Amino acid sequence: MRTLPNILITGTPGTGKSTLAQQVSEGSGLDWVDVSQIAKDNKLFEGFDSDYGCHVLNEERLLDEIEDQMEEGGKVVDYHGCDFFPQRWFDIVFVLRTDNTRLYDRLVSRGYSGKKLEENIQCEIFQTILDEARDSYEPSIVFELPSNTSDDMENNLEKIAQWVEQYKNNVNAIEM
Ligand SMILES: Nc1ncnc2c1ncn2[C@@H]1O[C@H](COP(=O)(O)OP(=O)(O)O)[C@@H](O)[C@H]1O
Repeated sequence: MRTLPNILITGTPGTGKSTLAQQVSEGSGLDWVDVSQIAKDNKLFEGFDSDYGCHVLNEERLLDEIEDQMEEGGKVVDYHGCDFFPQRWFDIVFVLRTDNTRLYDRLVSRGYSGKKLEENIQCEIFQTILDEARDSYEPSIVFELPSNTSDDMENNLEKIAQWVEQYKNNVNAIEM
C-alpha cells in the first residue's frame, strides 16, 4: 500500500476534471499531475485527430514522463481517457458526468464547434469514458460523480477529501 494514494479523475472534456483535480490537490495536499499540460510542455504528441480536433497524445512517452512521480504516490491525475495508464497506478478512479445541455454550453464557450463539439457530446451521451474506466480498472474502485453545478463540485470535493483521509487512517493503522 502506498503511503499516499493516487487518484485518477477522468471524463469527457468539459466535465470539470481539471477544476476538480486542482481543488483536490489544494485541499488534500496531493500533487496535481496535469497530463494535458505535461504533454504540451514536453511535446508528447504524434499527429492530429481531425474528428476531435486535437493533437494525439503519444501515450508511451507520457507514461515514461510521469512514471517516477506516479510510483511515489500522492498524485491526482486528470485526463479525458484512462485505458492506457497502468492499472496498478491508481487506488481509485472518478468519472465525472455532465448533462448534455450544460456540457454543450461549456464546450461552446471553450470555442468548440462542428464535428469536435458533436463528437464530444456523443462521447458523453454514450458514456464512453465510464465504460472505458470500468473496462480498464477493477469496477469496485470506479465511481461516477455528477458534475453539473457548483454544489456538485463541492460535494465531489468533500467526498474525495473524506476518502483520502480514510486512506491515510488505514495506512496508519497498518503501520502501528
Ligand atoms: N460542477 C461544475 N459546475 C459548474 N461549472 C463547472 C463544473 N465543473 C466544471 N465547470 C466549468 O466547466 C468548464 C470546464 O471545466 P474544466 O475543469 O476545464 O473541464 P475538463 O478539465 O474536464 O475539460 C470550466 O469553465 C469550469 O469552471
